[in-house]
Amino acid sequence: MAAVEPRAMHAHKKPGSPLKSSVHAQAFMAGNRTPSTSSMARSTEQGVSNEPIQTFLRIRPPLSEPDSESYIDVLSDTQVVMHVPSDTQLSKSRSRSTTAAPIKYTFSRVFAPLPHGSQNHAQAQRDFFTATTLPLVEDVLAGKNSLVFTYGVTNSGKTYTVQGPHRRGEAGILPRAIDVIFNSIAGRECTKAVRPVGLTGVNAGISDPSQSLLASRSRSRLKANHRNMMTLNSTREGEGAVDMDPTSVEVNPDYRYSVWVSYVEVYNEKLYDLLESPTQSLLTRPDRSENESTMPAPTRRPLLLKSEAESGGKYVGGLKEIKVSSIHEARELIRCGLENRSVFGTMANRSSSRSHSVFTIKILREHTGVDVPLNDVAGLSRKYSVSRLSIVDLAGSERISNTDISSGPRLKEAGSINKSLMCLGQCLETMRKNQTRAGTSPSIPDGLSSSSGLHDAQRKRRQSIVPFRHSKLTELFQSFFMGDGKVRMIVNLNPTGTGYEENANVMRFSAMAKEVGIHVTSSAAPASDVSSSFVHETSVVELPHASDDEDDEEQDEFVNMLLAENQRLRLQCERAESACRIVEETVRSEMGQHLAATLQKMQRYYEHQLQAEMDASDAFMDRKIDLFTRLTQAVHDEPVSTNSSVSTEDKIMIPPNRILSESRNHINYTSEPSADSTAQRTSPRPKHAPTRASISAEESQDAIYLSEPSSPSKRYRKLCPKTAIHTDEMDMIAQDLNA
Ligand SMILES: Nc1ncnc2c1ncn2[C@@H]1O[C@H](COP(=O)(O)OP(=O)(O)OP(=O)(O)O)[C@@H](O)[C@H]1O
Repeated sequence: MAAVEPRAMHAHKKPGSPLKSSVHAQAFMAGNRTPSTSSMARSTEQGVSNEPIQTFLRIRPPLSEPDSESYIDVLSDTQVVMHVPSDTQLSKSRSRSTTAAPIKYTFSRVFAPLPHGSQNHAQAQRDFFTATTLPLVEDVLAGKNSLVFTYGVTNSGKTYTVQGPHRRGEAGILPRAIDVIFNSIAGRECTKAVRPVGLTGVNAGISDPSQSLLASRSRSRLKANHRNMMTLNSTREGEGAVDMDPTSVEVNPDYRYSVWVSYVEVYNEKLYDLLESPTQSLLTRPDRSENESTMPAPTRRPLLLKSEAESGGKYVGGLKEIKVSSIHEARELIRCGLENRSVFGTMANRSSSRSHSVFTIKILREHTGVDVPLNDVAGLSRKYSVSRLSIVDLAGSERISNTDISSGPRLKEAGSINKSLMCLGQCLETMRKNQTRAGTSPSIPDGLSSSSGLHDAQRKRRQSIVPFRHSKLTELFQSFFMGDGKVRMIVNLNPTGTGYEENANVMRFSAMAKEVGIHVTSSAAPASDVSSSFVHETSVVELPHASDDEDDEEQDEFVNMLLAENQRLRLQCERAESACRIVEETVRSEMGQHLAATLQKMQRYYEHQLQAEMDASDAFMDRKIDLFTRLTQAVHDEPVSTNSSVSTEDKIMIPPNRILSESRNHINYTSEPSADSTAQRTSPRPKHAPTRASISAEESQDAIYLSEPSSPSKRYRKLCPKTAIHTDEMDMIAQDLNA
């Protein structure tokens, strides 16, 4: 093939350049730089799908006899229920009513753990790959993009799922994906000097010298390292023989295919090429057998993210993409990358991944039916297309307390891991909220989504900014979340060896991710299907940024600082909240006790009051009765003789206290028998009963005054108001008496 001047078709073109490939033209038509409103408006157009993020749950079997019960029960192929174990801190510190109830989670598919002691791991790995990743392999061969990432606490089986343990037949989804791709394109390899550039572009002509140099160096190094790799595998997992997955899928016979791989690591918020000069990297690293020695070499050059102006997506500038022509080559590259990956033995996992790794397989397709000279840049875009499948092994979302890393670089690593995972969660959460507000959430039934009655302008106003730029990981994922392809999440769980709360967080995260829809548009591509088949279609508003071409490290520092501050404040807030909860509980219980005591006191007080009132009322009645008794006496007895102690005003003073004390004694034998009423008297007057003569005028100030009556009625009327007897009553009584 004659070499022509290497020209990137679009990777370095500015918007508006006449050299845009068709996919970019479509992207511009879709207005995908700020696509939130247009995308929603066009969501009914042909080929647009609102794909929810599919989530798969894989439960790790216990490696030895479990010393605790699993707190996850598998209900069906798609549902699990999570119980709070009785010894969990959570159930002690929080209200049982809200947290102790079992929680049901639904996934696209649940993979139950193998029973303890089962040897069926190879079959389990194969089944897992077939259900989760094989469809994505078919997609990438058909020109579509996909992202699959593992998420879970450390030691939950993420690396096992992605890589597999190098035991025969137990390869993970990544090596299997490579196997299936090569099995499927066998005999249809593209040998043209065309290579992928950026996210979706192609560069015609011979590969640039660094690429070919790299490839040859890599190959020779691969051979040299092969022996070491096998030794490493043997020490780690026993027999390291390479075995292949025999699966192959049907591919379009109109195309020829070439396979390009890249391997990038996100470590401490910096991007490193895992395929770059691995030998040098290994040499510059001190003996890597023990703890600190496994730190990445300080000489490693961090890479920068670049924006592809046409598609709006981001790619790692300067990342090596190596063309591989066999399964063996690809697997060797994976192993080299793994060697370089920063691994450090934490307390929780002996070989814990301390970074996120992204392995990307790019498929460059050449349409054999379209004949275009290599110097026809616009024509090339009809002949060639690029699609990619990214498989991501995330670092564990462990707690710092579980990992014996209270200071130094390990703490920084953990901080970076947590930051990027937290940011991933924030992005998903914001996207979910935006979609819920816009009525385009996959959880909203189709019929309802349009009935929200919101105008585009209103919807746009209510959209929040998705913080993709807050971490390198989310920046890398951004194009997928913006509609570049399908997104699959594998949730790994170790329910016997890991704390309940960590796994509960993972489950909550997955439940939220499941509700995020990716607005993927399958382009109505021309027959040549030269595009990557997806244009960006999303309800995401991008953060404005000054430079599209390269990272603003200074700004990143500032953002990092803000994020660190944010994280610190969140922790403080969490601590304050839990302290508040404890104080609240204490105050509540103290208040309860105090209230109970007060209620008892009040009860006693009111009982006492009631008794006193009853006594007073009795006394009052007694007084009345006594008064009437005396009055009756006064009326019917002989006229009261003048006594020196009685005033000249002819008043009789009856002290109420005396009446009170004596009233009871009088109630039955009211007065001395008189001549007129002898018949009515039934008992003699007691000795101590007062007589009018015996009542002294000085006995009390509160005395009751009775005038010397001229007639009974008048005498009653002179009754002092203090007696509280109504004069009408007195009249009636008087009449009775007269009668
Ligand atoms: N499904 C499984 N079946 C059998 N063994 C498993 C399974 N998943 C994980 N393991 C074993 O559990 C251990 C921990 O797994 P792995 O290293 O993959 O965890 P991880 O989540 O990647 O941890 P980290 O985040 O710290 O890297 C390994 O010994 C692995 O072989």
